[in-house]
Amino acid sequence: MTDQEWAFLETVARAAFANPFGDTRDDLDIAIGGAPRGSSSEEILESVLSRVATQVESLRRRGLADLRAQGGSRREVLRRFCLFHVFHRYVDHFDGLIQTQLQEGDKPCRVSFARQALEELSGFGLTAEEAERTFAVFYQLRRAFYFIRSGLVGSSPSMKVLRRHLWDCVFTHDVRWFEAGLWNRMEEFSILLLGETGTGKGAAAAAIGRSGFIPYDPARNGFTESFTRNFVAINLSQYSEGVLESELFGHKKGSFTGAVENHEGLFSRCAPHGVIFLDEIGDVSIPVQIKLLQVLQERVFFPVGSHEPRRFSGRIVAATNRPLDEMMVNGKFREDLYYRLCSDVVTIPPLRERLKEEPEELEHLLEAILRRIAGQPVSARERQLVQKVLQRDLGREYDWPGNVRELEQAVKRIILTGRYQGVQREKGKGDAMERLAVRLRDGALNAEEVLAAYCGLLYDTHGTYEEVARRTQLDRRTVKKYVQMCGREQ
Ligand SMILES: Nc1ncnc2c1ncn2[C@@H]1O[C@H](COP(=O)(O)OP(=O)(O)OP(=O)(O)O)[C@@H](O)[C@H]1O
Repeated sequence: MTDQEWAFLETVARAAFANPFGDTRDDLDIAIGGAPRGSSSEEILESVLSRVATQVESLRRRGLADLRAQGGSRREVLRRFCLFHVFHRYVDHFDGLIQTQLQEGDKPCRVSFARQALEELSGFGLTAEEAERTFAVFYQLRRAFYFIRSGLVGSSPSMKVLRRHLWDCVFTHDVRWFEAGLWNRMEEFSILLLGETGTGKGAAAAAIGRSGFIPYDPARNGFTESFTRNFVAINLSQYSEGVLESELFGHKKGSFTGAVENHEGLFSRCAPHGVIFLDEIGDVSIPVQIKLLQVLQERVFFPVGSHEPRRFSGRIVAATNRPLDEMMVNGKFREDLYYRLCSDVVTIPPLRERLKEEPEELEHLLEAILRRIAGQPVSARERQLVQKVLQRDLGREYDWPGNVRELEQAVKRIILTGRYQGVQREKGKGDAMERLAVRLRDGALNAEEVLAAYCGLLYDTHGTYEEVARRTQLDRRTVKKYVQMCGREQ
């Protein structure tokens, strides 16, 4: 093989598992395919695949496409090069499988193209076991790409960073770790999602949950689980403490009045490589926090009324819009649980920040929301109609306190009534006042935070720093600092 050929193989090998939401992959694709800058993404990919296929053919003709003949780092480069080629040959098949599985639900589908793909992998010299694991990783790669891209729409820089980050939550930042054995151990890595209400924490959790590793089972000619079963979610703030324990851990018949049957909790229902999404983790009591900590530490739990330990081997993703750092200081959230939950912390940006970074983000979101409502793509004209109403009724400065969830409701309201006035200011003010009252009552604020919250409320009412400064007898710069501290200022 010439040096030039080898360099080509190395570049393709680097692209094979590069984060598809990162810039490196784009640069590598240009380098591999030689498409001129400015080409569409389809053109770039087409040129990449065609050059790689030509190179594979040439290696095959010369008997050089056999991994068994190579060792060490050369084998690794050749392996990744071959995997890149086979993966892309089956991308459309995997996309079809994802759609079919979405329709079929929890029963795993048969995979008609599996045998053929496995034979191709074995043809490059992979053992049967390696081929099956690789095939399962291919499926995982495609699911992660599909669910992260379709679940978290947006072209702003912070959304791009978020998608890249979520990919790393599934495959680690360096896929060599993943391939070296973590593919089977990702349940050790809990993720904590932070962000305001309606920003997409649930969507991010679902993307991670549906992208877990699912082994391939040759006897069944399919994967061992449906990815729809691999993600179970619970909103912890919805249940009273007693009911919550049953929901999470299950209960034994007769363990309390009303427990007329054995009940399987969420932790028992979670598939072996599945993900449990604990939404509103900041709202649970200390006793439940202690039980969750036990599951995370020891991987066992006990149904209510039972002394028989049950094993949990899934992954935990938790989310909250509450200030956990403050809650830990005040003894409302256990530090040991926090550190067990945050192998990584992912912060989801609020919609107003995203729109400030890139106003066109609104178009992309509207398109996605309208498509979801209509069940099919909608024309640009319909999107523009909605956009015009938003512009007319809210202007550009509206701060979307309910984030993407509010935007979804706004679109529905506009479809029904032709208008959307936004969450009324007065209601917002009432909520802020109530929140402040609760935190004052709990003794949860230090002196500076009290001042900041008070300045924020005055700013909401009077709208200028000067007026807040006059009323509080603080200087304008201090007022501005406090107003910004409590996140009011644009
Ligand atoms: N970037 C996005 N692209 C497309 N849809 C989104 C995006 N972000 C959120 N959504 C949609 O907005 C709605 C609200 O999102 P989600 O429930 O994930 O928010 P959340 O942060 O979990 O809210 P809460 O804290 O109130 O539970 C969902 O229907 C979700 O699919």
